[in-house]
Amino acid sequence: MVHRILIVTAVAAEADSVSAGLGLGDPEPLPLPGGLVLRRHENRVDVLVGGVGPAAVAAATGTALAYASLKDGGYGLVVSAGIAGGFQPAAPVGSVVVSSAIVAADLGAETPDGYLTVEELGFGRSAHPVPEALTDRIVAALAALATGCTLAPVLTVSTVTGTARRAAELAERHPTAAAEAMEGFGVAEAAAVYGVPVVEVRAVSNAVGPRDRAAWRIGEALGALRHTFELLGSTVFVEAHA
Ligand SMILES: O=C(O)c1cccc(C(=O)CC[C@H]2O[C@@H](n3cnc4c(=O)[nH]cnc43)[C@H](O)[C@@H]2O)c1
Repeated sequence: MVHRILIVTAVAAEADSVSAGLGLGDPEPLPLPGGLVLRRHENRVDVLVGGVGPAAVAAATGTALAYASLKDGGYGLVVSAGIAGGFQPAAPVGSVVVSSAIVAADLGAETPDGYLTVEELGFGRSAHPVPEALTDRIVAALAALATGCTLAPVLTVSTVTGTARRAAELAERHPTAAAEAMEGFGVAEAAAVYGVPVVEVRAVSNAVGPRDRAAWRIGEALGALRHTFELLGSTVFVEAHA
């Protein structure tokens, strides 16, 4: 039984870092509906550029999962990967965050008395758990990272935080969160439909707070992402595929 792994990023630069880190050589391109292309590495790990934001990436992840379940055996693990904003001081720029939970931070309703989650509104869910046995193995494998690795909830937002006020609001509602990005919850929703475990792995390119795009350290974060998948490719992913 093959337990292939699906890794989903937002943009091609992130997928390039992940693919390079895996060290499995040049992938075979596998076209999917909608112009999506799976990068298949040694029939073990597929990397997919799924688009920016939870909706685009949920559609792309769902397409890959549907294809695999109908055509070639499905996946044993789905990973949402890329760069992210880090809440300070928990996740400094250049460090890596592994999700203990994947949380939709703006899926709810504002009221004069504060924010209500979809659970409080009586429909849907705003968080996906991540199996502890999986995060334990990932954190152990990433102990070799010089920049460190934090295990904490990762928020999914549709709008990148750009003010100190919004950062403080999110930190108050999610005091243990270490990072925000824009895709994790969408990937997790699609994985849940197929009953496949999911985890989010992010390298921090910028601090969550007042917008300063010039200060984003994208190259540094992509380097950390590459090193992260180098470490996972030779440990956790080998075990997961066995
Ligand atoms: O311009 C480039 O070279 C470049 C290379 C790789 C990635 C990018 C992106 O802009 C990726 C967008 C992606 O990054 C996540 N992200 C990063 N920082 C934050 C943040 O502070 N808040 C929310 N999301 C963030 C997000 O998942 C985007 O999809 C550019």
